[in-house]
Amino acid sequence: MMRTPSIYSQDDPITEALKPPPTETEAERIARLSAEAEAKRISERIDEDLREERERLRRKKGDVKLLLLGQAESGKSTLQKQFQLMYRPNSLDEERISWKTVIYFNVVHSLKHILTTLEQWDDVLDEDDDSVSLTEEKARSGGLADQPSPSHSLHPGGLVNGSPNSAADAASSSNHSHPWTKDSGANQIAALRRKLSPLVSTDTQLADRLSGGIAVSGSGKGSVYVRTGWQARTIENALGRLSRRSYNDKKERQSISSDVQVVQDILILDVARMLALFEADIKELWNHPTVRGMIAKRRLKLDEWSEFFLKHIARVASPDYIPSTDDILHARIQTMGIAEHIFDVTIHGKSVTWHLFDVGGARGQRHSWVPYFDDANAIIFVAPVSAFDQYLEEDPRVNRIDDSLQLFTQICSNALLKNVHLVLFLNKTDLLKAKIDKGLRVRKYITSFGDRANDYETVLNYFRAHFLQVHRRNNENRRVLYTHFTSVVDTKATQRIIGNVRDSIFRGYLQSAALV
Ligand SMILES: Nc1nc2c(ncn2[C@@H]2O[C@H](COP(=O)(O)OP(=O)(O)OP(=O)(O)O)[C@@H](O)[C@H]2O)c(=O)[nH]1
Ligand SMILES: [Mg+2]
Repeated sequence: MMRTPSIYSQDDPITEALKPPPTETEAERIARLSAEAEAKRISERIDEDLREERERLRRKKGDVKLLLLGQAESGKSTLQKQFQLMYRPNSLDEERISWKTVIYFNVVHSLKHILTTLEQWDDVLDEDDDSVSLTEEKARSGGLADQPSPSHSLHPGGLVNGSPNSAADAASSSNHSHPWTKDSGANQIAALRRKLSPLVSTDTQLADRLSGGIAVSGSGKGSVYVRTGWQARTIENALGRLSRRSYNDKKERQSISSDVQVVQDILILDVARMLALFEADIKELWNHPTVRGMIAKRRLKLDEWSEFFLKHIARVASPDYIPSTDDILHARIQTMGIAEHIFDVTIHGKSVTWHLFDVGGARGQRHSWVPYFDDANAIIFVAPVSAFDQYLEEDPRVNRIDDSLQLFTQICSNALLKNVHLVLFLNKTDLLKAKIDKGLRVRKYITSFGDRANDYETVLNYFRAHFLQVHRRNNENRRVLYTHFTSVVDTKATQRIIGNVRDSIFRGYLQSAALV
């Protein structure tokens, strides 16, 4: 959603930031204008695609309608990208540049999160770094990342019953004979904080660029929600502001060549410049013993995408960075409402149009799913099994596995969905394995896990058993549940599974077609 130009007064900081530098040379000006023209061309092409898609929406009969459901951060949009890669690979190429904004935002936001958390702990830490004097109350009101919650067994099956204790966690994993004194460490962090502050302060502008200025309440991590079509709008948001300034001159426009590949958005150029400039500092912060220690003690919890991009910062910070497909699969942006994606899927020489509905999974978004239930043919329910030590952003008292089970219960028992082909993805198995390998104990978070062996296979099968039980208890129609262990960032494995799901949906589709 673009704002009207009038909102941008002369002293608007964004307008100010987007102004070309007064020292811009003629060559730079031509390059900028040509880039703007390219941006406009891409934006128009994406618009055209959207128009075509809307057109095709009207011819729905006989199409397959597949819903991707599951809690926030479960991997629905990532799975959608895998469908897109498989059935419309070019469309992902066209979006590639807009993902750069998302990835920059992911990096900047992660840095901000690290620095804020360090600051909060600094305020509450004892002299002795290893003794934790925080009460849970204080930790939570301090807004620390992903604080564990008191124990609640919310699911009727009573899976989740444990109260994790980050302080105990912390104490058990502390192992420090620091080669630096606390003071010098603090000074280093303070210096890094100062240096990185201009970069970190672009957080809000990047968020605004992605959302078009829409703030959604309840996005506690300060993450950004986007609606369908955001890729085009991200470019427009940059371009719209630029064009009011420079597209008025016809002569300039005519001199623009159209072969510039990269959209040169000044905010993005600015962030890119700072990332390149501060690459070493970002690495220093990321590898700093204080940060390492806080992560080991689980005082600082980073999301998987934060870790991914900070690990790859050398590549991301390079001046000519273009997101790889793997980067796009790891990028994180919350879905708002329902995003529809259309693919032509061919099987046995017959082409069928598939409509994939990628929904927003946060609690505040779930009400918008229902209108899509009555003519859905299939559902892929995505449940992240790595989330056993995490709590809902929307309600920090609720364990995320518990929430998934509750949600799955609602889906299995919903009357509108009783004939829908049902597929379950137990997702993020790679992260589950990493957590188990790191020594995280499931029992600490889920007491009903009891004395079972804390190994990957046992844990995975334990979670699967709970989902199967939910299905069995809510299965009057005796429908089949197709279950897959997945890591949807793994392209090869996921595409094989998608092929599998496609075949099973088609079998159901052909059967029901035969009945007509
Ligand atoms: N390592 C790993 N990361 C994953 C996996 N699945 C998803 N992710 C990451 O988890 C984050 C969240 O995934 P999304 O696909 O955006 O989640 P979503 O279900 O669409 O979330 P909402 O739109 O908020 O409902 C992204 O950064 C993904 O890259 C997985 O199997 N393994
Ligand atoms: Mg999503």
